[in-house]
Amino acid sequence: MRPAPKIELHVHLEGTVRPRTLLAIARRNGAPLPARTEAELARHYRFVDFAHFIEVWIATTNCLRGYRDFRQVVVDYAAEAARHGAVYLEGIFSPAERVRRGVRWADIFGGYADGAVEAYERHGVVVRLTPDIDRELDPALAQECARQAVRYRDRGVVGFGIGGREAAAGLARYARAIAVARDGGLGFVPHAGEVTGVASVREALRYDPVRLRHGVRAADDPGVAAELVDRGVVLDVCPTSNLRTRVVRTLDSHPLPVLRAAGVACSIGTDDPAMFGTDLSREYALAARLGVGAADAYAAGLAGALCDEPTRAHLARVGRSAFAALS
Ligand SMILES: O=c1[nH]cnc2c1ncn2[C@@H]1O[C@H](CO)[C@@H](O)[C@H]1O
Repeated sequence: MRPAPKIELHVHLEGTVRPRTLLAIARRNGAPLPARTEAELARHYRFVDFAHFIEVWIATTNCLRGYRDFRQVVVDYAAEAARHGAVYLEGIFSPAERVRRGVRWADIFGGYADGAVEAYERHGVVVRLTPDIDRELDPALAQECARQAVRYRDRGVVGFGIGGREAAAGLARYARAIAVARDGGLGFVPHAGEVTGVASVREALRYDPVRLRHGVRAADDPGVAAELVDRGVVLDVCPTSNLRTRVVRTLDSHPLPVLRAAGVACSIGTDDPAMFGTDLSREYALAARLGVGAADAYAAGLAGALCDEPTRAHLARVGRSAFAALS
């Protein structure tokens, strides 16, 4: 049976690289990895908490260094996601992490942008890009990242985000970077309400986001959840990620059913599938157990996607023909 069509809006491209490929890329770049075998990497990917996860994320994704790596990563993930039914995805990447270590902006943005084109040609998945800054980044570098993102707008960059340790810094420090991206026509898609409380969601809402990455802590405050609904802000929810970084203790206590009952639109993503040992079908199955079925997730993905209108019209047709509920 063909899998139902899926829209994935929350996936870090660096976190999609399966262990065998990551080891091969590290080897060809002569880059150090904190593990030498697939089994060692798997052990490395057992996270004690969110801070530990970010530490490992930085240490392992550093082996991606060249144009060829970035291009390959997008194409490989599109191939994988297509097998799970993906028709559209927005890939996150964190360029400043690499630039600080000497990689050129043009290699990073150019590699991902060319990869997105190749991904569509070879695997039929429409790929758009949403670069992310880290909450601990130097604000001047964050602004440069926003300028670069805007430059690549005609090559698939549609949004701009911020991630990393949520407790580290407020968004005010990055207000200028956010303004540069917005003035350049990019949608703002920050991580918020993942690790710290609902105050993080309230803060993000002051910066007019199109979506929030995670945002699940909004479930703790009915007023905030209602505001998300009123303003049409979509959440990009990643159930396995929340369990693996231990920001949610058990699947049964996951906030998704509360958010759904409040009417919040929730798209479903894998976040960092290779690091969390998951894939798109698995996340959709978990979401269905939590009350968000494939049609719901597709509708939320469509509502939150940052694509142009012809692409949205195409995705809407795909949705209507697959899900009676959407017609
Ligand atoms: O689940 C996540 N939450 C927050 N940040 C994440 C997540 N997955 C990957 N990153 C990435 O970690 C980097 C940290 O330096 C950030 O740039 C962010 O994009």
